[in-house]
Amino acid sequence: MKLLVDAGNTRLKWQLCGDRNVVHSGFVGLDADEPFSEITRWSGDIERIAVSTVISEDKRRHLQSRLEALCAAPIVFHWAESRRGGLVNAYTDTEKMGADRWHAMYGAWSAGPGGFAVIDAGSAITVDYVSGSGKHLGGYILPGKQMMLRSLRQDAARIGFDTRDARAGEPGASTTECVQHGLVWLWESMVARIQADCARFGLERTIVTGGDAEALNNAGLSATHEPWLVLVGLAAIDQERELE
Ligand SMILES: Nc1ncnc2c1ncn2[C@@H]1O[C@H](COP(=O)(O)OP(=O)(O)O)[C@@H](O)[C@H]1O
Ligand SMILES: CC(C)(COP(=O)(O)O)[C@@H](O)C(=O)NCCC(=O)O
Ligand SMILES: [K+]
Repeated sequence: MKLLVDAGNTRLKWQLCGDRNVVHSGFVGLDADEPFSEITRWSGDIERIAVSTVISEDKRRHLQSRLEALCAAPIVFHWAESRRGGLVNAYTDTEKMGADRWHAMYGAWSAGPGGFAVIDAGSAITVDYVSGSGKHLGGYILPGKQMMLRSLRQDAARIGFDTRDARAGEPGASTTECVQHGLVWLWESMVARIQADCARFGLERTIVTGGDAEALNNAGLSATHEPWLVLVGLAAIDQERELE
């Protein structure tokens, strides 16, 4: 079996894959003591480990040591690339691009024809646009939901609010409503801009992934929700690299 790992700044997402299908999957907090405790029962069957990560080098080394403790299988880290299979990265310095963005784009590119927007609502929110010919038009990086709420709590003395999730972007009449509706209001504005950009660039598909994907869809994005998109792209690339 192959173990696929997507290590973002908040959570580790993993899948154990047989020849044709995903056998087990899960996610765990990035800083969990034993992030792979759920997987140890299958460690003897793991023949290869492929990783997509955006975490710090210290955390990457710790992740590698946790994987080495799990099993003896080779561990391959995959990073953003300048091109693959007709997909061409807009970045000239691809080393600076988060691996998750490239793998999510490749997952969407491999899924079918037509230009697309891919949104990853994670610790940060990333938006990337790819034309029907596979040209990455570029993208955006914005603070994620918890980052925005945390900055309000930490950097403003008199803002105390509940963590209740709002679904409306109506004007708020309390601190909690102003904060929670403000988040939805911002997302509704972002959604409207993404939809206008898709019309402008002729992008037929919109795909969303990440822990806040459903919340973004509730704010009107109405995109195809692919929770494992990064790992779909990582799996395809790792398989191609194995055969190279
Ligand atoms: N069980 C969960 N644990 C942590 N964050 C979660 C969870 N469920 C949803 N989220 C939301 O998902 C976001 C993190 O998404 P995720 O895709 O895991 O991030 P990353 O890829 O950056 O690690 C957080 O901002 C949070 O709002
Ligand atoms: C923007 C990101 C932090 C998103 O990662 P995540 O929210 O999944 O932790 C990650 O893609 C990243 O570290 N990018 C590097 C900068 C860039 O892509 O230009
Ligand atoms: K991510």
